[in-house]
Amino acid sequence: MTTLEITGGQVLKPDMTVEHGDVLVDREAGEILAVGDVPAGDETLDATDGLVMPGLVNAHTHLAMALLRGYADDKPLDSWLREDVWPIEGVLEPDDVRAGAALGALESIEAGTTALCDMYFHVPAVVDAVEQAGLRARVGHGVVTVGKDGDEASADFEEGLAVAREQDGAADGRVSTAFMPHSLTTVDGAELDEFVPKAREADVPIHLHANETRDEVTPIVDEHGERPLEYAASHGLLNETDFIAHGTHLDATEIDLLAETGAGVVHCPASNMKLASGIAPVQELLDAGVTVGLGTDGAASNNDLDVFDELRDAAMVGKLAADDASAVDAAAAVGMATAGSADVLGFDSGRLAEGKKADIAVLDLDSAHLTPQHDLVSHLAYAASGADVLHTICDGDVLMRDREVLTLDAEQVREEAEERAAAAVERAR
Ligand SMILES: CSC[C@H]1O[C@@H](n2cnc3c(O)ncnc32)[C@H](O)[C@@H]1O
Ligand SMILES: [Zn+2]
Repeated sequence: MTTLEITGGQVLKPDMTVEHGDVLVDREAGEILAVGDVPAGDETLDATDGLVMPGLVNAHTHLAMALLRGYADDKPLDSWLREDVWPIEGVLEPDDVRAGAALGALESIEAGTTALCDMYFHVPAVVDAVEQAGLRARVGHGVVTVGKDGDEASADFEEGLAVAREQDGAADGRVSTAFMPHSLTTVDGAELDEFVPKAREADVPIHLHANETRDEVTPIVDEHGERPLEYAASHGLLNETDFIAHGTHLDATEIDLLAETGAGVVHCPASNMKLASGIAPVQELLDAGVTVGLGTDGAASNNDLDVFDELRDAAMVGKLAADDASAVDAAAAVGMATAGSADVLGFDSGRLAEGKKADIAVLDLDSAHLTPQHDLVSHLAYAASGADVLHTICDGDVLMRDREVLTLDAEQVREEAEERAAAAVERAR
């Protein structure tokens, strides 16, 4: 066994208290051996003047959309997707997706994110990027049947299932999968009835966008006479391992349904604000006992992949939604970005404790905007950003040391992404 000792810092504990201490990691098992007063490790990572915290978990993103950052802004979801995003995504080749996912992975590591959930297409290319970056991910092929004939629609569902079966366990087990129908308005109900049982047989969770905008809720209520999550449940969705992205427009019945079923919600506050999708009832979800994580969504609707921004936005907009400054407090926001997201994704990470996955970030506290140190959880929620991250560790491996990413060639990743993004824009014209 080779051990890594993260030394000299303060440590964020699962109960959101902070203490001076070290963290000892079993590098081969990729697990935390001890926190606090620990035996000396074989190797050390200096965390002096730092806060050792769980790596952030981005529970809903589309990594490769980093290629589309700044390509189309200032529109609502439906026209943004139909007029801008889907046309250019239609010209993306696997190598484009690989380059975009690598750019997203680089940005994630730089900002202290160690695990994520990705919904996209050309998924093996996403897996390549995640594997090389050294991140942990749950991935899936986003199934869209709207505008497709019966055979094409079935083929897309089959691909979603094949990806979920074939990629599970990739990258030495760091990659797991989910079956991912894109949303309740972009896939056909009859096809869900056929394929959801197959996903259950494959024993993978199901992840979809749901209740993101009012325009998504109204047609389901009008056509089926039930709320979207009731409709989802009637098609076999919302098991305990399933999770929805957004959940912006939820009524009390749907919040109860989520609490009863144990299905999780990934709150995406920045994307919800930028697309003017709405304000999610996050404190109500937490009060009801729903498992809530945080996601950036893609970089084209955010426009970055910094989960620190997300947890700050979650705290801020959560207060507005509840009309209560004590709602979604600092600890709740940090909890959603770490343990909450990990629980939603079914990862045994998000907490610095013995036996947990060694997915860790070290934040540099030696800066004006993090001074004085009255309360480091407050700093995480309201003052810190991804640029403060010094070291990033995933599965016991150091992915970034002293702000240098070790697993990816940052310059090359950025150059290739720049070139491929420009070429894709040309082809889409
Ligand atoms: C078919 S793969 C996933 C698909 O989702 C699109 N997408 C990106 N952001 C959102 C969002 O906020 N709501 C719904 N769909 C979104 C992405 O562009 C891909 O086409
Ligand atoms: Zn999304």
